[in-house]
Amino acid sequence: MATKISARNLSFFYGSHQALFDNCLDIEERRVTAVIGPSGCGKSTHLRIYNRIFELYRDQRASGELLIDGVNILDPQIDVLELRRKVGMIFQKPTPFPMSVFENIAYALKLHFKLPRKELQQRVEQALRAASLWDEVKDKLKNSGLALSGGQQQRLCIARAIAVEPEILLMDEPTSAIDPVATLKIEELMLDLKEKYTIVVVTHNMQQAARVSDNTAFFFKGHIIEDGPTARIFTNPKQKKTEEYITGRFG
Ligand SMILES: Nc1ncnc2c1ncn2[C@@H]1O[C@H](COP(=O)(O)OP(=O)(O)OP(=O)(O)O)[C@@H](O)[C@H]1O
Repeated sequence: MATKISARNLSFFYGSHQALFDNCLDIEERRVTAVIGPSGCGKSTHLRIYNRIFELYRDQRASGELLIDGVNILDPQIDVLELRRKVGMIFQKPTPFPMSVFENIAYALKLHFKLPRKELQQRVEQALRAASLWDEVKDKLKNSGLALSGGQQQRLCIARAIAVEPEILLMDEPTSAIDPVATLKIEELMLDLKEKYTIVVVTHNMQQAARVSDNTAFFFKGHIIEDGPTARIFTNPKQKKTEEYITGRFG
């Protein structure tokens, strides 16, 4: 399986506070990789480097390399708008824009492409279908995205991310704010989406990591302690710390 993303000696600083230390990690293409570890160990920080979203904040800085398809995206020459099209992100709390269901997706499309109206409509429908949301919203396209249920809002955000044809989807605890039934729908969706996209998901939920991911990386205090196939990490971890975490002895 091809490597899509490679972190090479990746470190991260909030001002003078170092949150990540020389992370090295290879992420396989069209697979789901789970990022696990106790609170504050740097999971979200790690993910936020992949689309350079951290640059929106002063005093935050990454060093080392983050290769996507072999290109270091931390290079200042990189087109950040194009990077963020290629690397979509879904957050813990659903973040629909305060506009209609249709416009939530059309807005993202218009940001990146100039499309005739008819094609815009087709692409909105395609994205909603791919996010398993079309049947639930096809009669409410003009209603506010904020009027949907939490799980539907999260799928709307997934539809918005995939509408612009990304290659990578980052999901930072995407189901922690929604109920178990909606969570299952998103997990099923992730298994569908990995046919086309490379998915990296931060989760606190060990069952979820076991259900949806092919590979797992275990973070602890800003270091990657261990990574590899999820089945092995969960049944036969090499590091004592990993075993202690997945068996619930801390975290
Ligand atoms: N904006 C910030 N300013 C300063 N320090 C921060 C900031 N955000 C995070 N940190 C620190 O960086 C470290 C890693 O935080 P991060 O949010 O990446 O951890 P996490 O593993 O995702 O945690 P959680 O599971 O609780 O979401 C922590 O020590 C945290 O306090």
